[in-house]
Amino acid sequence: MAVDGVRLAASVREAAATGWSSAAVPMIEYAFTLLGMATTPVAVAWLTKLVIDGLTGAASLSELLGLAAGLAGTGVVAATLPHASRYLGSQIGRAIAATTTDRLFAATARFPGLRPFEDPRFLDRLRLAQEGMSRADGIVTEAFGLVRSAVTVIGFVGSVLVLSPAMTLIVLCAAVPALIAQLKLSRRRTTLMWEIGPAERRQLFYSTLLSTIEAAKEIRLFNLGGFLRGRLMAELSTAQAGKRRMDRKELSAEGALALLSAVVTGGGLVWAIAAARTGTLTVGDVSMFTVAVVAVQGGLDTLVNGIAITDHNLRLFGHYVAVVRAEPDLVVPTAPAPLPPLRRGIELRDVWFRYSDDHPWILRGVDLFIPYGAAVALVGLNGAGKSTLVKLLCRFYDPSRGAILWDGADLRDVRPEALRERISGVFQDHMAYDFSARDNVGVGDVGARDDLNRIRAAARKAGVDELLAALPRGYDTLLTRMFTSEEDREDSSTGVVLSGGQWQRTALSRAFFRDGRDLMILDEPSSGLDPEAEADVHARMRQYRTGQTSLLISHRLNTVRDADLIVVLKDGVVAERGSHDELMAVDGTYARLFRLQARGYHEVAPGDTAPSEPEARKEVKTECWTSSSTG
Ligand SMILES: Nc1ncnc2c1ncn2[C@@H]1O[C@H](COP(=O)(O)OP(=O)(O)OP(=O)(O)O)[C@@H](O)[C@H]1O
Repeated sequence: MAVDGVRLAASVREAAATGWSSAAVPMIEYAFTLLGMATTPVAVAWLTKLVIDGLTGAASLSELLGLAAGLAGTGVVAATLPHASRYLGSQIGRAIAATTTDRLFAATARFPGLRPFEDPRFLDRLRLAQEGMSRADGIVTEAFGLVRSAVTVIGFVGSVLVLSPAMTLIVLCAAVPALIAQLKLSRRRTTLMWEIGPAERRQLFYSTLLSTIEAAKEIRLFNLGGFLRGRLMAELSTAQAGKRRMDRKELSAEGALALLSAVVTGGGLVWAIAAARTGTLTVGDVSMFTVAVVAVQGGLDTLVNGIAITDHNLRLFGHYVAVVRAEPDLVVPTAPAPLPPLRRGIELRDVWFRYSDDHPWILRGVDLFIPYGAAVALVGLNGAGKSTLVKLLCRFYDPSRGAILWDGADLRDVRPEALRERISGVFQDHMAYDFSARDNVGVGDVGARDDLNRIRAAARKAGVDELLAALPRGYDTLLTRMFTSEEDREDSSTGVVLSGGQWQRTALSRAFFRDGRDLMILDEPSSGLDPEAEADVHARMRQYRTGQTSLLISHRLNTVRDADLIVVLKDGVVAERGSHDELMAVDGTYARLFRLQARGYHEVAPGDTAPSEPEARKEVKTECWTSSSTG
């Protein structure tokens, strides 16, 4: 409970600070309009009472006219202030939304590693944080609303108190159970959102699958529509069952509270009319009392509801606070070591790694030196850990044991951003951004993305410049049909869809555009290219990587044979290392895989039998790879 209170207090502080830093002036103006709105009903009630008493008593015409003018003036204020407050409330809401959106996504980008995005609990929290973020303006304006209701209630309670202290007590007591019940309900509502979070996230996943192009082909070919819709509906029904239970609880609690409020109001009215009959109250008092009881009931109801809504919003906002204040997922040094340009090389020293304590070891003591200026190729079977090793080199994770040293400096001691500034590359699962061609390449070096000449030079290296330049709007053509650009509003057909290989070349251009870096990582950069394009791209890459430290991962062993060093990863360790010729001479895993692939390329004429292993090896050298090695 204490922890709960501390968290709630932290959310209150954060919401207040966010509101103040985003919209201080509108908040002050808003406070004044609400103060006006809070006091006008009390003023109207008193003026009405005085007018009625004046009419039934012996007030002079000028007194009555004065009261009537006061009533009219208050009416004007009461009519205009709500509009001003709505306008100011929206202003505050927009300013707060801009601040919280910026902070939330700055926080998610600040995680140096990938782990949070693989943690379902974090993903649930992030979803609720986005929900909570959208409630931040509600918290601030609701807080003002609470003060306004409180002022109105105090004004009317004071008025009822003048007429009947006993009645005041009854009216106030009726509000206490309402407050307790509403607070309980709000907590239950927040807990429910957390409980049904996973179901709602899966629901979102299925609905995205069913409505986006990425899955549309398989869904149609495998006739998965019904299956996925069934799963979507099952998740929806789980979430709805929880919400239904909650609604029932709310219905019974709120029904009982409404009954209580009606009984108190009705009882009060009966008493006031009886008192007027006996002369204890005047007709004006009865009018005042009627208005005051309804206003106090309504005000308390608003107050109680407001407190409950704010409590609920604050709890959701707590998820936002938790995300923006989350510690980095990797230890970031407080006094980071400088990371000078690479001069000697990168050493993996007895590196062990597993994704978590529940996962198996992927790397089991890798020792590897990537010399400065050398082209190193990493090969191995599916799941051997090649991409994992790349992720460690970029410090998306830290090794579980051992260390990675950049010219002797442990990657853990340098700022992750400084490290990544020195690296370029293409990941196996590279991105295809729904941007223009220019931006798809340009984001490789965001600061230089206006330099079309450099962008085109990078695309030329990846052999895709001609294609991109020939698009309907050249490099400004959107590589998507999801959006239209401003210029293309009238003609959305100008957005284009690239083929897999064309996307791969575009991703490669992006990596080339990020030039002048110390390490180039190429994880399966040509897996989607046709043989001609592959040969062409590798010839360009060979040119490009001369004197550049690079790490190339490829299952097409013909593309790695001319690397300075070929490393075979197997069973979590480096099983073989050497040049192509050395590894072929060793006749180990690399040689076996190479021959296996080469045999697949060997053209068997009708009547020929498959070549024997030594023959195949000879053919590999003389025939099969000639196109790529000369290409
Ligand atoms: N984020 C992750 N969480 C848990 N396990 C993972 C994660 N990423 C990869 N793995 C596991 O780590 C192992 C190595 O995967 P990795 O992608 O590094 O292999 P690879 O050698 O690049 O394979 P491929 O040749 O198929 O691309 C696999 O068993 C995979 O299931």
